[in-house]
Amino acid sequence: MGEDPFRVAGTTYLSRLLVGTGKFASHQVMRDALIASGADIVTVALRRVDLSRAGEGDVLDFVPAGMTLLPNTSGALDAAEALRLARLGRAATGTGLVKLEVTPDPRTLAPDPIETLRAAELMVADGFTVLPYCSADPVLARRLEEAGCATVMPLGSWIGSNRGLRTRDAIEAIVETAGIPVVVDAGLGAPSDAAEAMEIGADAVLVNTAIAISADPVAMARAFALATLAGRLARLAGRARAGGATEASASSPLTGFLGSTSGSGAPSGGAV
Ligand SMILES: CC(=O)[C@@H](O)[C@H](O)COP(=O)(O)O
Repeated sequence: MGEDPFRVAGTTYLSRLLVGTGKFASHQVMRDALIASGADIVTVALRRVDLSRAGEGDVLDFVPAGMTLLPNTSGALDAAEALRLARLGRAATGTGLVKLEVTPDPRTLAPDPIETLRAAELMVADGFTVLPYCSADPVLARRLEEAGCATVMPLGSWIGSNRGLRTRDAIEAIVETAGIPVVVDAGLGAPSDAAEAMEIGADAVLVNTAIAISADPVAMARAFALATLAGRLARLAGRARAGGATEASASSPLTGFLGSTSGSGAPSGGAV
């Protein structure tokens, strides 16, 4: 990849694939998948963490050394609860990074935009580096950036739905104006979804369910890593935008094969 660092709040990461830690069959499978993903940033729900760190075998014990822990406030119903969880997490883990999630609607787990913005303002004021999970809304993304967030993390589709990049147009609009990294989070169901998000200009993607519930999470983690990289390379290479053409356009000239324009000597069928 050469020089293509992913920077969040002044820290540089190599991988543009962030990985979640829920839904794995076991902590050991999770650990193996995290390693296979090559991820630098791993998110863990604070609700799952033994904040007293009293017991053995806590999920944090299976996060490979060297990976950056991104505690998340999954399950928080409002800004106050998210802030309370974040403070407990900071005290227990020592990190000021937080993935802000406020999802009061149990059916969709859609992020509450008002409480998310409120929580972001409170957390930034409290010294956190805030990475908010948010609706794919360019106006909200701008407000979160103005509030001092380190990234925005708009959803691709509902958490755990594996429905892919349903918010593509909105993500493109966010990418066009964002001055902070855009991390597409949630719903990416296949490596091709991650590649698509990166091709349209996302700085990174976050994937959990599609890796964790696949038949082979280790292989799927590797597939997502490669797809994320491929999408990034395509973006940097200047992927041509899909046009409105409804007819084919030959990739090679259809006349003049081997210097002939008469048709004799041209390969039958013509190369395109
Ligand atoms: C793990 C996490 O932080 C969530 O935002 C979410 O779980 C990711 O979405 P998927 O599980 O749909 O990949």
